Amino acid sequence: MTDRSRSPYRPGRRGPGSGGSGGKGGKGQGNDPQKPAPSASPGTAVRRVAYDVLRAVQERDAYANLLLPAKLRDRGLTGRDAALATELTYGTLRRQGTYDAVLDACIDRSLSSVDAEVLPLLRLGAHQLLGTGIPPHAAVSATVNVARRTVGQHRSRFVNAVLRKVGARDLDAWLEIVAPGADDPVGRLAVVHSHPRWVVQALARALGDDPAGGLDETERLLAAHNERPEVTLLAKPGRASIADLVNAGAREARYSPYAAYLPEGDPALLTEVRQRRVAVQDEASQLVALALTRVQVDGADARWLDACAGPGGKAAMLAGLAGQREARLLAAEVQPARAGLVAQAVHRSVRDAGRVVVADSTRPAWKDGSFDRVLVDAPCTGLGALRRRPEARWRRTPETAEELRPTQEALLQRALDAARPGGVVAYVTCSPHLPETEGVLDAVTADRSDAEVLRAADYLQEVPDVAAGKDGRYVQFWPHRHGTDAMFLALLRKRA
Ligand SMILES: C[S@@+](CC[C@H](N)C(=O)[O-])C[C@H]1O[C@@H](n2cnc3c(N)ncnc32)[C@H](O)[C@@H]1O
Repeated sequence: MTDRSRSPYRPGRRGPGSGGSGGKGGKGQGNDPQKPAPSASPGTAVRRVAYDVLRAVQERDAYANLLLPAKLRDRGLTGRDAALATELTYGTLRRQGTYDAVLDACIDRSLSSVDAEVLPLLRLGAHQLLGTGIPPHAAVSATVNVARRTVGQHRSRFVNAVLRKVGARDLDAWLEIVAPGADDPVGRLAVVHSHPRWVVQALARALGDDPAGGLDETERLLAAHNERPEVTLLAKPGRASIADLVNAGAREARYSPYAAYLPEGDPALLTEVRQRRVAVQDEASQLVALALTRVQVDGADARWLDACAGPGGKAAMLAGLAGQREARLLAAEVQPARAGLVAQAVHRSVRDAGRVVVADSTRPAWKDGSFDRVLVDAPCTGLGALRRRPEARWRRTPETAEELRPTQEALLQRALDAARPGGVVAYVTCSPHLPETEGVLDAVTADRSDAEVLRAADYLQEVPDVAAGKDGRYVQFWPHRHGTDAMFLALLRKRA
């Protein structure tokens, strides 16, 4: 991908900054790779947290959104320091593809041969230099200080040398050098907007964007993935109101009558969240669950099933809505620990309408035809939530989608079996990737004369521009159009 011949800096270990003192921090601050030195400055401590999280994400598939808050607590970082550590961590993960292309042009060997513990330091430094307003000398010296403490004096010199090369140009100038040209539009978007090439291709296909036409909409989507999303709150039906959310500092959401956006602050600190009357949940996740409850069913409407409930975001909403209609929700989840989270999420729902079972919904314990409404929120690649889980784009592969496909199809088949004649099934993914959305629907409905596909957008008329697929029969949310995750929804009626 990188055109090495166009790089202004050819290898040479003795390029600008090589062999330097390692920045302003000077020498002799210790080489212990485990312990942060007690005298670490706030700037170094902030970067050390970011580095530790980046390394854990890379080496043991840790989740940044779970590990970072724990590290901030452990190191006693709050306020502006915590905000900076968060920005550095997420920013580096989001822009990793771009920074890797730049770094590749700055070193005289393949980036993949750089030591695993050194690479996150280079990326972290590149982010400060190219993606923030941090003055270059501060970015380099603080990162080299962390390098001394974690990977030792010798390798910190390498970090210093590479970062000085990176800092010699701004991002636009680097992109002119390292991004492919107009003859490779997919490759160009992959480098400029930091996504794996296959993800760019998959998203362009899902959008129906034509590579020959410039991939304009794909580019807007990729750019949206690199923006920090606002926190969206759910007022659990019957347990909290939008007024409660507004009083807590949030502002009413565009589409969902249960949602509000929290512009700043830690949602975990809100009283309503601690009382579990309010939860953090993307607006599109709320709307796809709401759409299922809006379909008219003739006859009984008393038994609802959430076949893939963990960790319980949609179950909490459905249990509240079920309770308000004197219906009951059975929330099934195959992983016991996640079923425990579902139990917490539905606890004290209206009329105590939610029940949780640990169950494999591809081999259900319930009888066919038992439910009036069924939700299948299938395990998927999560390519629709890249704003919130920036590392996911580097973990998923086309094979991940293929591996999930049999489970997705089996879950939808069994959901159709579980619905009673006249009942309704919602198939949902937090991914717009066609093999796990329309591909699953095509495969399952081809063999099922008892399944009628409904026009899902008819049940979400307040949301513009969501109809997708053949004849616009499905719903596809998009971050750049709706400010939500890219949730997919299909609604199917079980024929009587
Ligand atoms: C996309 S998540 C569901 C998110 C959830 N509906 C929410 O809104 O919080 C998919 C869930 O399905 C669960 N799962 C995967 N295979 C399953 C199966 N065969 N039976 C039941 N649950 C399954 C996963 O463990 C995971 O918790």
